[in-house]
Amino acid sequence: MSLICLQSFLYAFTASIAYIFLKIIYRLFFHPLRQFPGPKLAAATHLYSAYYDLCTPGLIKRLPEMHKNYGPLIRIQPYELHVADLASYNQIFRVGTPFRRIWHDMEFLNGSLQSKETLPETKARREFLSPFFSKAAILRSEPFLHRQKMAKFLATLEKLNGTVVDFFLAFRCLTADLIMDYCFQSDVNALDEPGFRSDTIEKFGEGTDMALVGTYFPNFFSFVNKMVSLLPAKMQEEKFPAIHGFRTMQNVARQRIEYLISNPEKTNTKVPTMFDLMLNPDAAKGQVTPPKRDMVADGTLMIAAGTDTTANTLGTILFHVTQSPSISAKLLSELQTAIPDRDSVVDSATLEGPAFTYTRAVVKEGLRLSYGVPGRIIRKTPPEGATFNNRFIPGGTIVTSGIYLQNTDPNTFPSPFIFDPERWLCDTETYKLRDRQMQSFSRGSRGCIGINLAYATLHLTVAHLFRRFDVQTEGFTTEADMEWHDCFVTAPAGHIKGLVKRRDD
Ligand code: HEM
Repeated sequence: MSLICLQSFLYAFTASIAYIFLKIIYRLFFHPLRQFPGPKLAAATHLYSAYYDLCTPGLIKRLPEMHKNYGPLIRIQPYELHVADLASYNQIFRVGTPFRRIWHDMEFLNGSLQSKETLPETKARREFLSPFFSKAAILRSEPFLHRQKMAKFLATLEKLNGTVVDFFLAFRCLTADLIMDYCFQSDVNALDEPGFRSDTIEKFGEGTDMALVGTYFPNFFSFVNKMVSLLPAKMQEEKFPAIHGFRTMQNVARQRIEYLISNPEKTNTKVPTMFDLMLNPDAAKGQVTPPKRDMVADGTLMIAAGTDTTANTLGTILFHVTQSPSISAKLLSELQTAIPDRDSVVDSATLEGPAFTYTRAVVKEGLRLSYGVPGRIIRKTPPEGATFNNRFIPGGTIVTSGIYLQNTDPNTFPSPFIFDPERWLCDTETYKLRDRQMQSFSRGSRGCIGINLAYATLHLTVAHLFRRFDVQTEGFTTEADMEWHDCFVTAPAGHIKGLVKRRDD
């Protein structure tokens, strides 16, 4: 019996090896992408990119060198091509692009805007959401919505005067509460937690660490998620903190929707939440209220897409400004002139005026070097195929590009890794050129829908934080802490911390 068992095992083993061997031969010599340049190992197996993504800071950091060796269009996985140049990036991500998004089952976000693969589906959902995220809408609600969160953030910092603050957590408390407040008019009160130590925020933060692992095992991860949701709540919280953190945030959106569905008379169209708009579709425009699951998913998406990205940008800015005496002196001088009374509150419309030119340049440079979503943004070529750099790519091919490469292009941004706000204080033509190259919010039909909220948050935080406080990060945060790895968003190696001193002048 055991001999038969051993024989069956050997047959199965030999068959598996033969299968893998033949698959590799096919990928290298017969696959439609065989002519494209790139490392042979990457063409033969996913293990190549998986190694760089999961065991190093990310394949994305290796791509500049790979493009240098093999050209602007390279094969980086058996079924994936990567393009480096801006023209190709724009071709993929332009308005009305025929390149489809690829979506894998992801329990929290299924049904959300991000899960929409085709352009018509995306357009229909964005029509609901875009007016809510317009600059005018954000300005209208600023005085009584998210500016109150800013006030709370600054008041907590006042209380922490003379202590070392964990700004990694502080910025996440601010951005999570602020986004939830703006989108749902209720939040997790993270800013009320002493020392910005919100359990929900800390747990939520652990979730991003697994983001790239999930891209290699999408179905497995979604399965794990479903299994975890069957466990008792207490066990979920203790053993799977990231999922618990995510669920807590998701519940804020869910509760709001359920409240509005059962109390339709409470719907507020004057200062609406995103759900007020979705529950009151404009029939003349052909709008239909999305299913409840989709609305909850969209609420969760806003938290997931906006919290870390905005907080990372603030972290990058805080680190570079506080580590450079000349940059911090220039910023402070501008802020002291434009806001003579330290306790004054300035709105984000004013922050777009000429008195805050350097402040905006600091924010812009922070956005450039925090990269938003740095890694490969995945799309599929349309059925008729596409041509990049005079090379035809067959229809249905996975083609990716990334923001990290665009934001650090040395031709447009000399010494690209130096934080230099002055590069944005240039003549109009150069500014436009650099602005077109910078892709922090990506572009086109699938670009960031929260860009106006992000800019308002960044301008308000930078102006008031640096006007009111002197933060010393030297001695508390190192360059190594700020090194990041690719977790779909950038995940810094350590927490940015700094000694906070109240400014009295
Ligand atoms: C500094 C802050 C931010 C950066 C750098 C950023 C960056 C990006 C980027 C690069 C994308 C495109 C991703 C892709 O194509 O897969 C994106 C999409 C998105 N962002 Fe942002 N984002 C920021 C803040 C926000 C905020 C505050 C919100 C909302 C509250 C938000 C909501 C979204 C949504 C919903 C999408 C998906 C759009 C779609 O699929 O059509 N983002 N963001």
